[in-house]
Amino acid sequence: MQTVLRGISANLVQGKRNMSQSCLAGKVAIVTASTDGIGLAAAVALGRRGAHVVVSSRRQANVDRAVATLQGQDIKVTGTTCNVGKSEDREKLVQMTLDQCGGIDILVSNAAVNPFFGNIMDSTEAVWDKILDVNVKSAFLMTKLVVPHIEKRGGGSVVFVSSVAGYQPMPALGPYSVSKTALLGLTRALAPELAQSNIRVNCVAPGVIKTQFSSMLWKNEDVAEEFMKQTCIKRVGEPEEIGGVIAFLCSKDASYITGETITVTGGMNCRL
Ligand SMILES: NC(=O)c1ccc[n+]([C@@H]2O[C@H](COP(=O)([O-])OP(=O)(O)OC[C@H]3O[C@@H](n4cnc5c(N)ncnc54)[C@H](O)[C@@H]3O)[C@@H](O)[C@H]2O)c1
Repeated sequence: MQTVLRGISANLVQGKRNMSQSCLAGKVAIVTASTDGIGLAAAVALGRRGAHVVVSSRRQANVDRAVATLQGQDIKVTGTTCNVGKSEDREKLVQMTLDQCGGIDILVSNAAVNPFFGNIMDSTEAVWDKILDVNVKSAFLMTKLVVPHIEKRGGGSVVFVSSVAGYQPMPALGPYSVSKTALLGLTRALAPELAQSNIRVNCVAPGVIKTQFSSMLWKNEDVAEEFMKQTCIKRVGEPEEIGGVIAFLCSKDASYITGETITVTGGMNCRL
């Protein structure tokens, strides 16, 4: 009797596992800047849950490497180059996704730049143009491009990648921090309008995560120690710890969540 019960419970656990693994089966997800770091981790997390992921970044060699990595994990993947700051590249990415995958259900807008470190009063118009173009405007313009196609599928999900710096500007990262605050606002501005089309709009705000982008924050021991003082969990985060949250926000488990930003910071104090 005990063996039978153990068998039934094992089947239930396995069934549940299969269900959660394939909760995005049949969905198509575009993730921008997804050949490294958090974007790649999000692509893996979405792909492992069954989505066909479309990866992109500015360099073909990086796209090829990411496609091979995902294929090696049995994830359905298509790749192309895309500089999100260029309208022709954004359009090419969307058209290629439609041609090769037949539709779009999910957009993860992850691309960002930070060309400036220093006192905010020393930042130039060119710095602001670049940061706002890539980090904010392109996030909105990608959303605007994909929404009609997500609507055709009956609804879906958009996730922006902001930052803890969007809550509390980081020293020497003024313009970048302001761009990340703008994404918190963009999330809230879009959510009510797109809810009518059954599209949920959410955001994640990572703390310090071990990627190339943030290497100056965690490679220098003194700087890293300073950050660790602000976290409950005394370590730097891993890209996978953001990828999983993004996949959750795109899944049915988050079907009643929209207009929200989830902070994933190891317990930093995030208040606006
Ligand atoms: N790593 C962290 O600690 C951290 C913390 C908070 C927020 N973030 C955010 O996470 C996101 C991903 O960063 P990451 O840490 O994984 O670093 P990353 O360097 O791996 O990712 C940033 C990517 O954006 C790409 N990119 C820049 N400009 C682009 C453009 N015009 N078009 C297309 N791609 C472009 C870069 O090539 C790079 O691949 C960014 O939005 C970043 O602001 C990161």
